[in-house]
Formats: sequence, C-alpha cells, structure tokens
Amino acid sequence: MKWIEVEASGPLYGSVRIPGAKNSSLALVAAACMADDPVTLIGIPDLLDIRVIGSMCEDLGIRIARSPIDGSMTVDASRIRHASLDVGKSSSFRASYYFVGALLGKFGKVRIGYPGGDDFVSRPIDQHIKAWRAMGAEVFPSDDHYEVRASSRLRGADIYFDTITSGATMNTLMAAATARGTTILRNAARDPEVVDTANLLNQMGARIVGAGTDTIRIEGVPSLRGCTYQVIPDRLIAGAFLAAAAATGGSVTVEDVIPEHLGSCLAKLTEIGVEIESGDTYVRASYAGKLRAARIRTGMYPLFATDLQQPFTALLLQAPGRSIVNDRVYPNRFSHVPQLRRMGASIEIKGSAAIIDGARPLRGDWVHATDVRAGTCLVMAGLCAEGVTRITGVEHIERGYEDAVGLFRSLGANIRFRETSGEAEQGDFRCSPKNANA
Ligand SMILES: CC(=O)N[C@H]1[C@@H](OP(=O)(O)OP(=O)(O)OC[C@H]2O[C@@H](n3ccc(=O)[nH]c3=O)[C@H](O)[C@@H]2O)O[C@H](CO)[C@@H](O)[C@@H]1O
Ligand SMILES: C=C(OP(=O)(O)O)C(=O)O
Repeated sequence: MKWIEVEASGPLYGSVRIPGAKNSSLALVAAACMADDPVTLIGIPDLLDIRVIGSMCEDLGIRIARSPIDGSMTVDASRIRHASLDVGKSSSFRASYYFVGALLGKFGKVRIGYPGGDDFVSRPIDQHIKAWRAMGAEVFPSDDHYEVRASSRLRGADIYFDTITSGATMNTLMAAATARGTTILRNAARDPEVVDTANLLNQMGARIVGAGTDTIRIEGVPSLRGCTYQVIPDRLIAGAFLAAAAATGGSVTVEDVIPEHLGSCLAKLTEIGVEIESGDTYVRASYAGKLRAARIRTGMYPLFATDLQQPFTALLLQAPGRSIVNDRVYPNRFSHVPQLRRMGASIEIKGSAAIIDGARPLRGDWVHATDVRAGTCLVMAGLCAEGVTRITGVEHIERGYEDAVGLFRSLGANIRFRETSGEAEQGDFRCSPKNANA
C-alpha cells in the first residue's frame, strides 16, 4: 500500500515552475493522432493518464516517443491501423472520448470504453453524442464499451450545446476539423484548453476561428499535417500552489504561467486577503497577516473553476468566520468533505454548497483522496494540521501531478511517500485505511 504522509511545516516559501496543463495535454495528444505526419508536443506532463494514452496509441499502431533531452513528445500516426481502442485502458481515464472526435473522420468507426476519470456521481456525455449525431454519426452502446459509426465522411453542422462543456467543445472541434463543410459551435466553452486545442489544430492546417468565444466556426479541411506545438501551463496546479501559500501563511511564486488564465482565482485570493503580485509569466501569492472568509461559486471559464474549489476549501478552513463554496458545475463534488471532517474541520454540505466554519484546529488522521483535486486539498489540510496526516488514494493525485510531493517539498513542506508491501502493522495507525471513508 502507498500513501502520502504530511506534517505541519510552517509557511511555504519559494518558487515552482508550473508544468504543462493536464486537461490540454489529454486533448492535444488525441488531436496529434489526426495528422498524416509526426506532431511534436512540448511540455506534455508525464502523468498516469498520458502514459495510458501512450500505450493505447501504440496498440493502434501510433508511435509515441519522448525526447530524452527536453521531454517533448512526438506522436506519429502515419501508420495508424484501426480505431478499436482497448476497453480497459480507455475506461481508466475521462478524456478517452477525444479519440472519438479525433479518429471518427479517418476510420468511420471508433470502438472505445466508457469514460472513467474522477467520479462526481454524474458526468454525462450527452452533448458529445448530440454533436456526433448532428455530424452524421450513430452511437451504439454495449455493456463495457460503445461504438460510434459514420457511414460517410462527417458533415459540418450547426450545433448548440445545451450546457457549456469544455469536453464536448474540444471533442467536436476535432471531429469538425476534417468534416465536409462548415461547423458552428454555439454556447461553446471558452476555457484556455479549448483555445489551446484549436491553436494546435490550426497549426496542423485546420481552419478554426472564434475559439475563446462562445461561438466557434470550423471550415473542414481534407487532411491535417505535422507540426511542433507547446502546451499551455496548468492553471489548476498554479492556482492550488497559490492557495497553499496563503493557507500556510507563506509566499509562493508560480513561474511559467499565463496570469490571464488565473483571473477568477486571483480575484478570490485577493478577496480572501492574500497579497498578489504578477508579471508577464509569474504570479506570487503572499500571506498578508489575516485571511477573510469568502463565498465561492464555481462555473465554466472564466468563472471560478470547479477544479479549484477543493484547494480553496482547504484555504478557507484557515479563515475565521463562515465561508460558502457552491459547486454549480458538479453539485456532488464534495468527497473531500467527510475526510476533512475526520481532521476536525467544521464543514456541512447543503445541496451543492459546502458551509465552512473556519479557523478551527485541524488534526492529522488517515484520509482518502478519491480524486485529483481532493488529494491536493487533503495535502493542504495536512500542512496546516497538528500531527501526521496520511493520505491514501495516491493514484488519483498522480493523475493530475507529475511530482506533487517533490513540488511541495521544494517549498519546504514536510511531505513524503510511504509504502508497505503488505498490511499496515497493528498499532502503527490510529485508524485503518479501509475505514478512512467513514
Ligand atoms: C479531462 C478534463 O479536461 N477534465 C476537466 C473537464 O471535464 P469534462 O470535459 O468532463 O467536463 P465538461 O466541461 O464537459 O463539464 C462541464 C459541465 O457540463 C456537464 N456536461 C458535460 C458534457 C455533457 O455531454 N453533458 C453535460 O451535461 C457536466 O456534467 C458539467 O456539469 O472539465 C471539467 C469542468 O471544468 C473539469 O472539472 C475537469 O477537470
Ligand atoms: C476532474 C478532473 O479530471 P478528469 O476530468 O480527468 O476526471 C480534474 O482534473 O480535476
């Protein structure tokens, strides 16, 4: 068994270089598979999901190579043989559905496992399906996988998304890039990851305008070519480190970021009383003597990201008074809350909101991370708690961070991996990991 052990470490100080964005990288690697010759992607993080994609691609005859010099990834899909993806692999992460958008045009048929990834009770893909159907494809569900088939070349369509979804917007961008005619996406997501995907596709020869606004127009082209492209920095990792700086009373600079991508995050930090300084490619967050309670309501970009609500919950646990964190994107995304309660936090869930009474002492315990951002939240809580916090569910944290432990350590955090080959020794732990969800 593997877990992360965290102890109160005092204020975090220093700088971290922010890696490439996971949520962009997942789409960019799939998009790169559409080109007739190699695409080199710079800055793709070495994450679990990316490694699974690599192995899945190799099954299809796509060659993936990492440069030993700069870590750039070259995707060579010139010899792709089919689009029948391994069901187990494609079901182990959320964004496998991008391979439908990417490969449907070329093969007219994609077979793939249902999307996995973090479980927030409900994560429908009805808007992806709506778009594929509008472009002339049909979806055939089976027990553990689904198949999407189009009997002729996909055709451009006028698609209105019933809800703003980054996944369906990016997926449809890929499908439309080589479809016949014009596609218009209305009520499209405006996330930086959408713009990043459109920018890569355009560099591969696609004709996409309007990415970053709610209406995107795509003129289909017959084929796409290779190029070299750099992924954007991970705004969610950057936001989490800025929140961690404030929660521990320290000062952290995130480097190699695009500060504009952090607009709502920085606004909230300022509201909470954190001092922010930013330049062209960096942001520094510093504790300014006092934290203030706040209200946070998540929404799609440029609103406050649902992926930042958990780190901000850990921050607000340190702010005196009552804070309210309302998740409008995933109303059930509160698996971190019972874990924080085990540590002594006063948090109640009412509907889609977590009501936090802050500045109560936290104590270390065994806790379990059920998703990427819950893991970050628990690490932050552990840094502020008395005693030792032991976090299981490490594999979820590793889905989002190449080296979470190393990055926190570089800022002075008392944090390390622990591993036993068998059962934990009796008396070693205050509660067994199996009970950590209680
Ligand atoms: C791999 C990846 O990029 N994951 C991110 C992506 O997930 P993902 O792309 O899955 O999330 P979406 O942007 O699609 O979801 C946004 C909202 O739309 C809803 N929806 C989505 C699709 C659909 O067909 N029908 C539907 O109703 C969802 O339930 C959610 O309420 O954006 C989420 C919201 O910013 C983030 O939390 C995830 O980290
Ligand atoms: C929810 C997330 O990831 P995924 O969509 O891949 O499950 C996340 O990155 O916070």
